[in-house]
Amino acid sequence: MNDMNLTERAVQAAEAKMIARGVNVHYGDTHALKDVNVDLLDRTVTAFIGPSGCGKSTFLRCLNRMNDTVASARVTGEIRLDGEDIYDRRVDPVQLRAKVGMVFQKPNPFPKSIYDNVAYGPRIHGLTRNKAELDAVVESSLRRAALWDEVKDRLLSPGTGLSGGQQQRLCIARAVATAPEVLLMDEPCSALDPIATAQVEELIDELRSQFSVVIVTHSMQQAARVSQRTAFFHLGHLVEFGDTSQIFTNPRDPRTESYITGRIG
Ligand SMILES: Nc1ncnc2c1ncn2[C@@H]1O[C@H](COP(=O)(O)OP(=O)(O)OP(=O)(O)O)[C@@H](O)[C@H]1O
Repeated sequence: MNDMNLTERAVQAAEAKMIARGVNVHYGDTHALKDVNVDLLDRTVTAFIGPSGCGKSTFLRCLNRMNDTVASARVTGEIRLDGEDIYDRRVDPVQLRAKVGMVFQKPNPFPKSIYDNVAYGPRIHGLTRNKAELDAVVESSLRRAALWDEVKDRLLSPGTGLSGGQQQRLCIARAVATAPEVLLMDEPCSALDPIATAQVEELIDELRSQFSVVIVTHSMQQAARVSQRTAFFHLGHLVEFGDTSQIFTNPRDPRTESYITGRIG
């Protein structure tokens, strides 16, 4: 029996890109996240859902140490990327964020050209050796973000001059340009219209072939459309985590059921 458990655990560990164990977050006296355990699988979209203030963004920010920048935040527990403890003192958070990229709620292109927005990460991380290589990374990143055809003739125009949906795809191109392994998205469509939302959702589905993607969303329809795994948070607890179809059709916890049927929110 023990042997079987070990085997099961080994299989799960082999598939998991990131593993969180016993993660707690305090902001001063506020205990925002309580003993969270999660395996994030490779080449899978995982959605974090739950009512406002339940800790979704807090947990997302633990995954690339963005909480390091919040003075009052204290993170305990263990988070591993491919087995490596990302909170180990030897890990450089800037290097980590190249591997675990992030796209924010509001498109936030730098006040630079479209080209320079995408080239920024490869330049600071020294990922390319010459202009031709950098050009190639910029083009392939814009193609992966389904933006190339719309901007290829105006690469030197400001990124801030694009539409909201284009800006968000530019931010996705910027994130994928450093060849991340995990892409974190914090409500990436909340500032977008339905057409731009559909484009970004389609893109998320494509990105899944290369990355592990985690998306925080308030839209259960969006979670159901784009994700294969869903985690439901409530009052700082990870209440339920499983296949998206199971969470939405056959939730095991009454709190999950109340949320997805609109009784709490
Ligand atoms: N920088 C901060 N300083 C202090 N408290 C914070 C900070 N960020 C979040 N919190 C608190 O931590 C808890 C979880 O917040 P978090 O933003 O993670 O929730 P959320 O589920 O992402 O909410 P929303 O859906 O509204 O974005 C809340 O009680 C919030 O007030």
